[in-house]
Amino acid sequence: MKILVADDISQFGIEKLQNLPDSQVRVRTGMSEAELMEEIADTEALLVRSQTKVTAAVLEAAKHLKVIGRAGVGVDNIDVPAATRRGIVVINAPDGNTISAAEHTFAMLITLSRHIPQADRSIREGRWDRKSFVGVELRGKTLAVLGTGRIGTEVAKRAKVFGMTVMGYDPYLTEARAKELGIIHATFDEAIEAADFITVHTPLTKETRHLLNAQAFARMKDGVRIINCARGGIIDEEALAEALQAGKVAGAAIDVFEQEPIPADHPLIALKNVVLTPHLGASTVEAQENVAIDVAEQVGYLLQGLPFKNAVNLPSLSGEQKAILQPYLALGEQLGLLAGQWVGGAVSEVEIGFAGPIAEHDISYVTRTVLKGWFSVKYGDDANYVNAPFLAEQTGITVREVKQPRGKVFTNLLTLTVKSDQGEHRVAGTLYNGFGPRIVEIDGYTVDAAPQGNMLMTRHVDKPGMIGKIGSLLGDAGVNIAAMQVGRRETGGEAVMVLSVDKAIPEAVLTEISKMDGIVLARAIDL
Ligand SMILES: NC(=O)c1ccc[n+]([C@@H]2O[C@H](COP(=O)([O-])OP(=O)(O)OC[C@H]3O[C@@H](n4cnc5c(N)ncnc54)[C@H](O)[C@@H]3O)[C@@H](O)[C@H]2O)c1
Ligand SMILES: O=C(O)CC[C@@H](O)C(=O)O
Repeated sequence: MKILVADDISQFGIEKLQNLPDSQVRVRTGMSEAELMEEIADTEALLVRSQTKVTAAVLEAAKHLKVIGRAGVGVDNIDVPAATRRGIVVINAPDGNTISAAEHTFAMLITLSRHIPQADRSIREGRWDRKSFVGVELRGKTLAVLGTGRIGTEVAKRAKVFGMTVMGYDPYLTEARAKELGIIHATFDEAIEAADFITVHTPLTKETRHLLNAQAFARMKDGVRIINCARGGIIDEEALAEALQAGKVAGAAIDVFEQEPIPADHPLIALKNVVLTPHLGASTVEAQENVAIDVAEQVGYLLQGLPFKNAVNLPSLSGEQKAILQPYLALGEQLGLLAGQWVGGAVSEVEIGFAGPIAEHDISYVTRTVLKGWFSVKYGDDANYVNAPFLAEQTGITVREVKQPRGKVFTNLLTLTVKSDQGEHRVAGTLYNGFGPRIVEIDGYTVDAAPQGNMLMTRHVDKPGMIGKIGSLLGDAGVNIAAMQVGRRETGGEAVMVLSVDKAIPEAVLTEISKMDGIVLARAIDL
């Protein structure tokens, strides 16, 4: 297993990677895009912090890459959509640097209120100036926290201890949660208009880019102070520089920038009422150990085929959800794999049905496993849970999920209906208590077959001699039949047969079966 560490990551994380079975860990930091493209060609796992840019071109060169581990929260240095298209899992370490980032924000808040760096500088320049650095107390002031996730919440808790009134704005903040935190649940306008200090703690997204811009600054109180320890770009830096120059904003403390490292002629550098740090929010011994260990652990689990968490391009399931859904994930993949081998022609639509109590759960992961099974028939290992929805989109297949609260015959039933230019096919499966997954329906015919190993599936005219002749052909080829299921609606009509066989059916034998009089469809299935 080739693992490349491209940024400065704590030795604790690197050791975890080195201790993985068969791992070869290379540490090479500070690479240009071209160097990274060369270095990554044979790599299965890449670990980065925020410095390395994992672009679409880098990913194009990464022919064997399975996972990108980000030792930290923000994944904006990684082209996640491009990784998803290529089936590469992106894992981050969301919790390990929360406290450090919150403490850095708080350090910035205090620094801003008491001019500490400016006063320090004046002493070093030989002055004893006590007049220029009169500060303001935090007690009794209002702090607007924009984004009350992990870090925003920790900042709010600390501000409360300092006697501040905290207003929180976040689309996911509920009234109850605000009450629990002792903060005011505010709209964006209410928060920015009332605040003496404003701190942003959102990710950088389309919605949050330039969240604080010239219009927002105009609505703020005169003398407001601004902090950004989240992501460069959430604040419009040009507009901030103008508001600082105009005296509208009394001070700003900024850790993160639209362009990092910031250019020497950046407008904020020349301003006295600004405190700048070079993206240090997560730079503590503790945070770096935490995130490196967390991400190395999850990347290690993934590489070993074990359950992992914190994938940003896969839906997350709680432990409880996982326990309930696990058998359906396996069944879904088997149904997809079976249908992928059974159905021919150009497919335009796939409908995945969930009937029974299972429909009440988040079944989007099951849908992914069905699609992964389906696409792995065509794309082999290049199809996975990460890129399966993208492959559907790319191949023009409409995917629909249909839920019914109650199953008619089975407590829980999973169905897969596929429409192609050759007609419609439907397979269905369920879980029998103690017997595991079963295929219970093929194209409207009831069967009861274990979905495993090599199988022969046929649709044929229900007439004497069919089954015997197929059995003889298989027998002559040395293929033993382990189990047989036949489903039919009426005598002499059409029937479906599912044979479990002990080895793969030779191509020539399958061709001969397909040509038999009365055979409508015959397929060798490998699950
Ligand atoms: N400076 C650093 O070194 C450093 C360290 C750690 C994290 N960070 C950054 O801090 C930010 C917050 O990290 P976190 O761990 O608290 O993330 P989080 O996901 O726990 O919280 C982000 C919050 O922002 C909210 N949000 C999203 N869009 C919003 C919008 N349009 N308006 C208001 N709220 C919105 C979300 O609902 C969420 O509650 C991220 O950008 C992360 O990359 C920076
Ligand atoms: O790697 C770093 O030090 C920055 C991390 C931080 O920006 C994050 O989003 O977790």
